Amino acid sequence: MDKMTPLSDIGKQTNSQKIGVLLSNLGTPDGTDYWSVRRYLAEFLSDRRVIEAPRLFWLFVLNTLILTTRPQRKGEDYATIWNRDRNESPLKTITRSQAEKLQQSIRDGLLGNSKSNVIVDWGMRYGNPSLKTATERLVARGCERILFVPLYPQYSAATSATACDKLFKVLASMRYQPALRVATPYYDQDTYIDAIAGSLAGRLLSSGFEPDVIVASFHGMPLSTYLAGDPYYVHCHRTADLIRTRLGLSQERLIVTFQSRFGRAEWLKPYTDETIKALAANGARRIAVVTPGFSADCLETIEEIGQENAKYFFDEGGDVFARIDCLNDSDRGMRVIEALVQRELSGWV
Ligand SMILES: C=CC1=C(C)c2cc3[nH]c(cc4nc(cc5[nH]c(cc1n2)c(C)c5CCC(=O)O)C(CCC(=O)O)=C4C)c(C)c3C=C
Ligand SMILES: [Fe+2]
Ligand SMILES: [Fe+2]
Repeated sequence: MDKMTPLSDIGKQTNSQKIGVLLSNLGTPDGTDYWSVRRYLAEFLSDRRVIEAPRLFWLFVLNTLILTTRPQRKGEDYATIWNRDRNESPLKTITRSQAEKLQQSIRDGLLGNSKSNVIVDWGMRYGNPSLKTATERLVARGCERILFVPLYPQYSAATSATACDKLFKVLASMRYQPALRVATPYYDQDTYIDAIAGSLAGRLLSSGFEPDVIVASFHGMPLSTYLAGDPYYVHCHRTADLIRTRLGLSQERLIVTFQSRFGRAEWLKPYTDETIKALAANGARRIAVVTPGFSADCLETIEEIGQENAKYFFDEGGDVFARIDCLNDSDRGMRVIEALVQRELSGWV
């Protein structure tokens, strides 16, 4: 009896109508040094949703082969894209800005008169700021309902599902859980297709060149995940079909490829690097590369596409390589997130 909350305090626990919107992306290391990258890769690559290989075998390979060498090499890659003003990776800077801009739009009336009831925060699946910290912050600010928005347009178990797993685990430790909604993937939503098509057309117009081919490069996944029923491959192709239709492009003019292959197993094909080399070798001189599967620029877009793959293209004789920025926190990008949040909050605001 002694430990019960005094009646005068009960209102403090129960009178809130506040709603949290929790934006989430994949995550990124805290620094470019060996140990920061190692900590990040260890967490990421120990996730069974990401690596589906037999456990003991994989943990052996991870600890003996991968975590001994990859952190140094990837740390050097991260250093080439690092945001030195803030001492963080671009993925973090952009995700924070998306959250701040969304909060501002809500203050400006995006959700009608729910201006002060909706609190936006952000958290990463791996590394910092964690989903745990962000969720606890929202709850501490009185949110009894949370809309979770994994910023992956196309669903995959290795991204969307594992983000949910993590959040559910956070809630599993709470006595008084907030009610939870999870935003759907948005690979075929009009605002998203318009935004990608608009950013592509805008960039090509402003740089005044006609690419021989436009490459839509999505992050890869092991082929086995597709065969096991993961909808990611189909979602990527649906997105590309809709962009083609929106821009009146043929199948040959806008092609789909998959990047960032990891390990020796077969991944979704065609591979971005091989395709880009072959395009140049077969006479393409000007290409544009768009990365619609990434809601924010990161190592995989800025370094892998903008540096590594651009070099492959030039080495094979290509002349112009235009990497189209992700939607990021641009007006177009914010419209996509705003439309998603507006739709998913219906009935709550
Ligand atoms: C090893 C398996 C991996 C799968 C499967 C995978 C799927 C996947 N990843 C993204 C988005 C991002 N991945 C990023 C980096 C990254 N991805 C993997 C591995 C897999 N990804 C690794 C090991 C890394 C780290 C870098 C490296 O060591 O190569 C990032 C960038 C993070 C950053 O800090 O900038 C993003 C974003 C998607 C969308 C996806 C499946 C659909
Ligand atoms: Fe990845
Ligand atoms: Fe990569």
